[in-house]
Amino acid sequence: MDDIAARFKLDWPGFRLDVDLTLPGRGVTALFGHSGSGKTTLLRCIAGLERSRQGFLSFKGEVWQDAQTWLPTYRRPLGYVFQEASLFPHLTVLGNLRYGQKRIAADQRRSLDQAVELLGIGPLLERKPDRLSGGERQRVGIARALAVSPRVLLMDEPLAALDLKRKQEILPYLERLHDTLDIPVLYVSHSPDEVARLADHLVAMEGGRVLASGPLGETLARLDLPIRLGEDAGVVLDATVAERDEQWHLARVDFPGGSLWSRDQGQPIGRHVRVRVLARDVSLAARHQEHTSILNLLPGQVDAMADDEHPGLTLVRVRVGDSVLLARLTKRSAAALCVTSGQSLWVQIKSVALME
Ligand SMILES: Nc1ncnc2c1ncn2[C@@H]1O[C@H](COP(=O)(O)OP(=O)(O)OP(=O)(O)O)[C@@H](O)[C@H]1O
Repeated sequence: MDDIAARFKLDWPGFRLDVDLTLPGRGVTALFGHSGSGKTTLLRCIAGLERSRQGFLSFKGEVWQDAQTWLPTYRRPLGYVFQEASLFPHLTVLGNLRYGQKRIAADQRRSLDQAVELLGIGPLLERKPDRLSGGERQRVGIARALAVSPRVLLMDEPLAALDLKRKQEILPYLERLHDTLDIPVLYVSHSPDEVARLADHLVAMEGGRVLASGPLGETLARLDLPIRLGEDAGVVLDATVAERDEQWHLARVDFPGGSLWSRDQGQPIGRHVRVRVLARDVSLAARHQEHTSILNLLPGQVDAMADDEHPGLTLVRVRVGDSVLLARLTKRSAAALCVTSGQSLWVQIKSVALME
């Protein structure tokens, strides 16, 4: 009842959308896939900007579309963030934020203040859009979408138009949204890094169809997804900062399965973090290695294996306690180790990335 149920079919020359999805009514759901896979089209169907025949959409028990019902976009309580915020050039930031509000009711006033605070745009309110950087403009675009007290936030590649530096600037604000908002966010992206940082639930799309939909950790660890992430294949673990080694500038994080050392990035002890472990940074060994520069050695058990994209490579899924990791090995190394399902071995992790 708290979910979002969406069934859409569209037939366009050269493209067909055919999805049947149930999405969680909270947290961030990433709609992920290559260019042209249909992510934006799905988002537009949810927003009521495309109308699919025999479509069905219910939001937390309320029907927005079925055979009898069609709520036009303006009657759907949603905020929409586009790749580039198109702000009115003649209005100040505050004017732009207020423009979308039908009336400044008390709860909308509160939403506007909260959105300004969340996106850190207080100092920009009196500026005109031509005096904003691309990142600031996008933060205003997000605040504008939140200012109407939406019950769901739809974001279509909000970082796509920004360069790397601006992306890095804006990501902490998106992480804040993730931690603070109690409305669901549907977030279109083709960036594995953004997905790893922000998503709780992952929908992988290809050719207008859903290849997989599930909790982020589980879905990333699947070996059977035809859509492969190449160099970005890997998993995300939920962990807690447990110890700091001041001398060597390292931090220890604990996850369900063991501990990992990483470069200290200043997060306080006790802070909940995500840890991204890329398959290319994980290797396997039959015996415990004493003389190695690798800090992280954990006992694991092979769970499953699958061919990687390159014919010389294989992906191995390894259980480490209650967690799973992916390791990318050459087939030659896998053969030399006689890697088989159920085998116990040592997992060596060269580097991990801590994300808030
Ligand atoms: N109005 C339309 N009429 C016909 N075809 C369309 C229309 N809009 C989009 N398409 C086609 O539908 C397909 C899916 O487009 P969509 O924008 O949903 O993909 P996407 O996964 O969001 O891609 P990107 O990451 O590049 O934005 C593409 O082949 C596109 O050319």
